[in-house]
Amino acid sequence: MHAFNLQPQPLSLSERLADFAVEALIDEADLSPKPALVDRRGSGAHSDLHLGLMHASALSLWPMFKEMADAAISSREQTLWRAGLPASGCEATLKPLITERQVDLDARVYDGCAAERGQARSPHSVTAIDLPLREALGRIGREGEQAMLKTTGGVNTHRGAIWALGLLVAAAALEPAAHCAESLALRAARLALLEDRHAPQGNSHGQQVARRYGARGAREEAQLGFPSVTRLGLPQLRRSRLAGHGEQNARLDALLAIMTQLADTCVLYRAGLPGLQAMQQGARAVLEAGGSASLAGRRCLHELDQQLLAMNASPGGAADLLAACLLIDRLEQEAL
Ligand SMILES: CC(C)(COP(=O)(O)OP(=O)(O)OC[C@H]1O[C@@H](n2cnc3c(N)ncnc32)[C@H](O)[C@@H]1O)[C@@H](O)C(=O)NCCC(=O)NCCS
Ligand SMILES: Nc1ncnc2c1ncn2[C@@H]1O[C@H](COP(=O)(O)OP(=O)(O)OP(=O)(O)O)[C@@H](O)[C@H]1O
Repeated sequence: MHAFNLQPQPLSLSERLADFAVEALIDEADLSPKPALVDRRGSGAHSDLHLGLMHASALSLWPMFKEMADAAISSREQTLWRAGLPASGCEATLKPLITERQVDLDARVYDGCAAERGQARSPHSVTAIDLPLREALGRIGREGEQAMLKTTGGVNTHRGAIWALGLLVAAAALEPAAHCAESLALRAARLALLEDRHAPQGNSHGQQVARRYGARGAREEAQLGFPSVTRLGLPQLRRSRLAGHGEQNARLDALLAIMTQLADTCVLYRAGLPGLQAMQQGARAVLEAGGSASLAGRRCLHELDQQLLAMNASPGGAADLLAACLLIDRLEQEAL
């Protein structure tokens, strides 16, 4: 026996999920040129952010993502144990879920992903999505926010991303074999639909925007199963890849596709409805001109960048959802 074991230890599921989440955040930050966002060129519309800070913040969140995945894994194991099932199986039948909205989400999961399993599934399978898990994720997310703020000296670099990617990491850990985009996003939605009783009642920018414009932002996007990602970002990412546009252009196109329809509360808070309209119309113009890979599309992208900078309208919510898109894309490709 040697004193040192030089064999690399295989990473656990939760470690791999934390790696994927941090990589998605770093890839999003590095992607350039993004309109009015922090990227390799500079700080966009943000006076208090820069690329190094985004990287440091992303890395500081690794333990948080791992802890969220661990919480989901142990919730699943406990549920299986209570149901008298071996931890390797997840096809057992449990009680129906609580709300009609959740049952509706369930139906969409099983319609969308039946092919993934090659067999029909009971709509009430074990997924261990319950209030204790939701509240554990809320606590871990709030602690992660504190770690982020400590790293950045109090600047909000990744608040929205903690929420979106945290839910997705937990959703992936709950059923590692079911990693098609729809099923992942809808498991995350079921978590987001549960009300965390310990969430502090704040007066965030998102809440102010909700009162003023009725846009429910990050919370609603998650509760609906990340439609901006599954219906806009991911399909565009695939279309642009298939068209041979190159990976960076495909990612920019995915961001733009998300921007065409998102009610981004960062933009609404900073630049109101004119800012949101400029973001959505400008993003549409780039895609209609041929996307980021074309010369005409690049010109429109430059115009959009200038216009959003002039309005101080940074699409931070769309950036978070691009990171979510990259994470889901990665999870779909990996055997967990
Ligand atoms: C739900 C969250 C995002 C708070 O949302 P709220 O709109 O009140 O806050 P705030 O304006 O500070 O931040 C929202 C962030 O979401 C992003 N965002 C903005 N618009 C959108 C949108 N339409 N869709 C998705 N994300 C968006 C932006 O990055 C923005 O900065 C979240 O921070 C939260 O509640 N955290 C509590 C801890 C918790 O439960 N964590 C669970 C971890 S899984
Ligand atoms: N590349 C990026 N550049 C800028 N913001 C990003 C980027 N990627 C993600 N974001 C998201 O944007 C949000 C930061 O946006 P913003 O600074 O407008 O939020 P805020 O703290 O609510 O507002 P303000 O800075 O106006 O006080 C973060 O929650 C973060 O998740």
